[in-house]
Amino acid sequence: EPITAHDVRFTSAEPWVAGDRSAQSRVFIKNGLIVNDDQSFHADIYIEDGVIKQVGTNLVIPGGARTIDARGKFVIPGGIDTHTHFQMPFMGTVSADDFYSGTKAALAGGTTMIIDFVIPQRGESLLDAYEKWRGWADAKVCCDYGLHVAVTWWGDQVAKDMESLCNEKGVNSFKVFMAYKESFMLEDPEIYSVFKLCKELKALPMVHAENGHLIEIKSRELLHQGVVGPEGHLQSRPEEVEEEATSRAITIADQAGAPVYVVHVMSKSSANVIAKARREGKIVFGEPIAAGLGTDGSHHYNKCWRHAAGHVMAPPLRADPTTPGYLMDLLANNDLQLTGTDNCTFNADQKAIGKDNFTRIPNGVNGVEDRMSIIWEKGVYTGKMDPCRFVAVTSATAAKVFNIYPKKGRIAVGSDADIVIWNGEATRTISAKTHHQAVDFNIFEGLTCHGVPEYVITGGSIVMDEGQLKVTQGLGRFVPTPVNSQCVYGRVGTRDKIRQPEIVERDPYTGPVVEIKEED
Ligand SMILES: C[C@@H](CNC(N)=O)C(=O)O
Ligand SMILES: [Zn+2]
Ligand SMILES: [Zn+2]
Ligand SMILES: [Zn+2]
Repeated sequence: EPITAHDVRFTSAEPWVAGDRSAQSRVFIKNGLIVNDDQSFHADIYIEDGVIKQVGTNLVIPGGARTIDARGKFVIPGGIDTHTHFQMPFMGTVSADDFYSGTKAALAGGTTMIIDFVIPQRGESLLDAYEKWRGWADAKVCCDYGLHVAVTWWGDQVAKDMESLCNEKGVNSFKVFMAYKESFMLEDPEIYSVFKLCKELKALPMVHAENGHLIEIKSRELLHQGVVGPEGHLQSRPEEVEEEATSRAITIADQAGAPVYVVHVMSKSSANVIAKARREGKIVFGEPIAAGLGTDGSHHYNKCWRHAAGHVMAPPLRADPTTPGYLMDLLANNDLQLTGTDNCTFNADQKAIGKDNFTRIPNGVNGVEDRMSIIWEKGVYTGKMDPCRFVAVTSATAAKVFNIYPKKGRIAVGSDADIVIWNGEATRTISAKTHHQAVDFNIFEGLTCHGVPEYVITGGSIVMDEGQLKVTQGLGRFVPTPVNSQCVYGRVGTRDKIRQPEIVERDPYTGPVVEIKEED
């Protein structure tokens, strides 16, 4: 019987876990419109010990509760950001937002859980890398978090470590890179092996889909032709370099009998490849990110080097200005399923490592604070999706895919009290001058969005109160993500039975056979 998230209790022996949350204050949220991914309804909520204890009307609750009047507001499950890189050692530096500033910014934007990536160096034990990331995160996170693990090299030890990570460390997802040839990239046969093992472990294979060989060749050509600025980054990785790798990854996974999750889907053409594969019945998930939904790649041509370099990430933001709207359309109709941010931020002096050579600009942009407002503004306020779909793509589907639903991603009795009181009509203007992130640049600078959190509750603690943020470092906990997610693996077993290899019984060939000539 697959274990569910409810069964996986995190027993903390680590000294750094924040104090016992069972002393949480009692909270009573009344008069709001509760929005889950499948329905919305008017009801009140009672929270105690970090858990939702009652949902309904005319509730009888104990005294001493803090009451929040959510009249006229949406009451939604806290956002889950499936894709962050806090304090990630990368391209000669370390990303500027760490697990404190990153999770603080997440809460400021209405996200109450992030899933970050353990990225081992080539040859480094995956287990050692996991413990390193745990040590960084547990002491600093202000909200709950999970971990994916990148597979940046392949061998028997890697396979053993992947099994241990699934069985003992609460990991159920592994990312392979088809780009970053110099550091993380695997070749197709290795990718097949990783996907096949993921399938046996009932873990989710994830992929960074770009053709790393073509990127290396095109980059060298461009530099040789004197293109050294950030515009070279975009030209070295055109859409078809992402599209081809997306198609190849889906084929490799399907041949391995495995599902596959394509991270940071940045282009119309790769989104179409995913949509087509899903229509053909393949088990594929597509993750667009705040950056690709909220802005475009024209900024690579900005005359200000810092501005252009501030938009450098991989796969690149696309110059086609219809891309954000197109990705949002596919997200609205479930051709794409859920969203992250790939938040991997670098200050001007860090981006400047590549001031004379675009291949050395650390790749990555912000998003963790603005994802929910961007999707509300560009998705809900445009009439492309309704509030239930908004909850699906910002929270519920992530919880289902990573097998922590309904502990996370739903407002229901027994679920964690990760709740946001959301004002769908209020607006805020995004700026690096006012954001809570540590980075000195914001790719959404000046953008005014409808959709603002007024209260944010994480693990039962009110960390945003009438718009005022008051987070606690170390309050967040590591959330184990169990293997065998129903929405990922629910149909794989049956397919295996149907897809058995065929053997034809036939009489042996008895005719002449030519002499084999040794190669001279
Ligand atoms: C290295 C990491 C973040 N950087 C990026 N996407 O540009 C990733 O590729 O997801
Ligand atoms: Zn990536
Ligand atoms: Zn500038
Ligand atoms: Zn990433």
